[in-house]
Amino acid sequence: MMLCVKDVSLSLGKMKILEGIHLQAAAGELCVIMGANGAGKSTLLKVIAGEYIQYQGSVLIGGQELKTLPVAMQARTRAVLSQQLTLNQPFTVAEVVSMGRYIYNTHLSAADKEIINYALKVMQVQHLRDRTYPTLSGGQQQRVQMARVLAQLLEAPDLQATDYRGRKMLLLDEPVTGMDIQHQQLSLQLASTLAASGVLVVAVLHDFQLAAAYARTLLMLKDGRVYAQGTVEEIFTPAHIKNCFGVDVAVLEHPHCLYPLVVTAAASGLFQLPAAKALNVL
Ligand SMILES: Nc1ncnc2c1ncn2[C@@H]1O[C@H](COP(=O)(O)OP(=O)(O)OP(=O)(O)O)[C@@H](O)[C@H]1O
Repeated sequence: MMLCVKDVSLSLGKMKILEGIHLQAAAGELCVIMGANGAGKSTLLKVIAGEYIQYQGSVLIGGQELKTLPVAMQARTRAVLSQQLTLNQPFTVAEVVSMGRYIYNTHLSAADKEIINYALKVMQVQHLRDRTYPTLSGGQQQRVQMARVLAQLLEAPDLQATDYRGRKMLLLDEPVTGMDIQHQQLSLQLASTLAASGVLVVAVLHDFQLAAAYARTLLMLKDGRVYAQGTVEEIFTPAHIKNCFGVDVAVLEHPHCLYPLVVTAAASGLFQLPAAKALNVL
């Protein structure tokens, strides 16, 4: 499946939120969208998810214009993890994850239940299955949401048994928010594994280290426009990061891995520590 966003613009109210966006992503590779707060990342993801149909330009999914795809068909081909997901009803964890399967059947089959159990296991929330969702910690809730989208996406209780090429798309908006480092890695490994099985995966991330380690293509947004698109090496430069985030960084070679490390550089005079000032060392 190919995603092809061509010259997409979107206004909400009187505000132009996205302008002239181009993005190409292919099944099999993890595409990561980055950018400062308010740059338009979530809005772009929502356009791709079919939530804003008033966009100008074209969004082709597998060669077909998004607006012309029947909604039921969209739900069967794509799973979305949204950024602000509040669920205050006392659903249990197992019920929340089951929601991922109800788009296929009104009753859960034995196969559906197997997929649900598998998703709970993969995201390591099986022990929480009978807890009510609102009582979980933030990171636990996020893991349950990942399990829900996984349950929606999978066709078998196995991550790699199926070739999803041309049939499935996964959209993740800041999927690791609130997760500890182990579960952040788990979630991105899961996204990569799904991509390797042919799922088209697009994720919004704020974390440079995770993006560097897992992204195959990066799209950097600034003020509703594409600032740059390319590989990690092309996009993660001190100049690009300064232009998009206003922060001085150093891009270092990772001592053991192939991907670069982005670290904040000493902020020249911006955040002088009072003690350092007193000692006159800065
Ligand atoms: N429904 C809406 N109506 C009006 N403006 C909106 C709406 N949704 C988002 N915006 C505005 O569009 C801009 C982009 O928002 P968006 O949520 O896409 O940013 P983002 O890059 O995902 O930011 P963050 O990193 O904070 O999640 C912001 O200025 C926001 O205030």
